[in-house]
Amino acid sequence: MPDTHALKVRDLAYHAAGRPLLQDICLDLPASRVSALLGPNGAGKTTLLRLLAGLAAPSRGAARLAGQCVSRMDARRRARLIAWVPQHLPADIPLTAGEFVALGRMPHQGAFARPSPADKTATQEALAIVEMEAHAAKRLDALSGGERQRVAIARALAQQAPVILLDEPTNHLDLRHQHRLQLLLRELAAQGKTVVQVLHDLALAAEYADQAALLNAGRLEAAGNAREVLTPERLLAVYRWPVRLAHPPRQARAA
Ligand SMILES: Nc1ncnc2c1ncn2[C@@H]1O[C@H](COP(=O)(O)OP(=O)(O)OP(=O)(O)O)[C@@H](O)[C@H]1O
Repeated sequence: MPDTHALKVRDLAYHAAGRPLLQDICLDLPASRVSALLGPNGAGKTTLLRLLAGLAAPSRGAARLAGQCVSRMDARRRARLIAWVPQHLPADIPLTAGEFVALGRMPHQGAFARPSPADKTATQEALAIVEMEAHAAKRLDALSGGERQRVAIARALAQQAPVILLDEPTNHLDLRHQHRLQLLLRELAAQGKTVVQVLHDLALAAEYADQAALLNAGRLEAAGNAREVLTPERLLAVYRWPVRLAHPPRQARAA
């Protein structure tokens, strides 16, 4: 399968407030795969995801999509290519869930155009996928944390971008919605999308991710096939806590 929507990170470094937050990152995040960015608090996962989304520019090196630096892409082109699900969706955005999800269609619309039937269908379908269609008329501040999280995911789905980046998307979700989301992400990858998520739940990563990248103190400790990356020895060294994953990584189960 052609890998035109793979993200390629080369020799990337990022500094803020006079200190390096990321150094020497080289990483391939292929299309048609679910990749998990893992590591302890403060390792640099969100910072790396923001650089992949083009929300910040690297101090050195580059994150490229289809050969182009994401930080230098025109914002509209970037929004057509990359959908972003933040860690927390603020409750004080004065929109209903339906209006917020419809924002995902903006990169596909003309400046003053009204939403097309295709835009409306994409919005409805995205709400239905996350089981939020019954809440479409509710304001965001009238939703629970998990419901708001599902609305943020729906906006990214409505965007229909080939790359989807998610920062701890299972954070506020109950068990069923965590697993439903992971199955959805696998389905999106099977359709050819590049799916990259920051996760703290190593069992979920082992169960659903194809690829894993393990960050520690701003450096990439290991990356590649999830089964090979998530070894007890490496996890003990990075998390400084013994971890033995109950679920074998999916490549092991598939074998
Ligand atoms: N704008 C900033 N200025 C200075 N330091 C920052 C900035 N943003 C993040 N940091 C620091 O960079 C480090 C990495 O932060 P980041 O949010 O990427 O970590 P993370 O791996 O996502 O952590 P967590 O699991 O706790 O969410 C942290 O030590 C954080 O305090």
